[in-house]
Amino acid sequence: MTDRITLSGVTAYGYHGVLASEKAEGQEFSVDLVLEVDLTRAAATDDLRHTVNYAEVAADVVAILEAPAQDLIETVAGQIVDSVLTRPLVEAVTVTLHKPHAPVGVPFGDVTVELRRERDVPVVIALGANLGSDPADTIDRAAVRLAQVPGLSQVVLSPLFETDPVGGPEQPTYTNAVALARTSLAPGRLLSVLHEIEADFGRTREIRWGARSLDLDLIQVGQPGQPTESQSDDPALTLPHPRAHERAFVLAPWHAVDEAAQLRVGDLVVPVAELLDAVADQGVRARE
Ligand SMILES: Nc1ncnc2c1ncn2[C@@H]1O[C@H](COP(=O)(O)OP(=O)(O)OP(=O)(O)O)[C@@H](O)[C@H]1O
Ligand SMILES: Nc1nc2c(c(=O)[nH]1)N=C(CO)CN2
Repeated sequence: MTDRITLSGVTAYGYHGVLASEKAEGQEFSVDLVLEVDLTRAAATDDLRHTVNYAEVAADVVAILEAPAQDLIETVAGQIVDSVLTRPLVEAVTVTLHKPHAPVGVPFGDVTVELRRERDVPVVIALGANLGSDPADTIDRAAVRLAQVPGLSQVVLSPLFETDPVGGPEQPTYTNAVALARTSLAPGRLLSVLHEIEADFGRTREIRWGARSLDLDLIQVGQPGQPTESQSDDPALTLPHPRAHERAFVLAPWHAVDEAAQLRVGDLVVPVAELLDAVADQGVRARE
């Protein structure tokens, strides 16, 4: 990602250091941050919700600098990295932590540590197809495409299921699957990539819930209930997917590839196994 937000010289008084005198007396620390964020939508909409609020980031940094003492500035820089990467729009961050008054014992200008880390969160993608000569082959090829996307790694495809159509007009049986992966991409950028792959497989959007050559939905980003979790009520990208919890065609393949999977439903984090029991009447069959 080439777009960046740079925030320099965020300063606070802290007590980090190996020496007892540092922990007793404290000293000044300062932090420079480079956030790698896609700024396209914010620049087009002038809407703060589509970017990262640098004032909030600065406040988080000061809270970490002022928190109980650590021995190493590496540890403190790592805490800042982890805090910044909980923001779903941040795809990577570079943190430089300065300790200009460190007890070095000789004249010196500054001592810094610099850490760069990419976002790395689990993601669940649902695949569906019910048009074309071989929907199962479409799903397999789409999974291969997913594995080639820069910023998506460790792609694992579930077993394939044949499923009765849910909603929409009369239409052929679907083939459905779920892909598990890890990603450094912000959720909006990942959805754009999914739309590009759908288009490459001949997908057009005409009838809601109508037949399609390939459908790729983003079901969940991050681990529900953990700091990595992304939640959004934006109609352009709602997370977790607002209908996943009631769809056997998503839950059955997901459970088949990850028996311990969990999904947020409102305020609760629920085992997918439990949600699947509740939709046992929907027609889903594992393919031979
Ligand atoms: N989590 C999400 N995953 C995929 N699309 C989403 C999500 N949240 C919102 N959307 C939006 O929904 C719109 C319609 O998507 P799509 O055509 O895949 O819907 P559908 O498959 O017909 O129905 P459904 O959304 O019920 O699966 C997209 O333009 C997309 O911006
Ligand atoms: N069985 C099945 N039914 C559906 C599916 C699907 O993938 N499988 N997708 C829909 C809209 O995304 C609507 N209905």
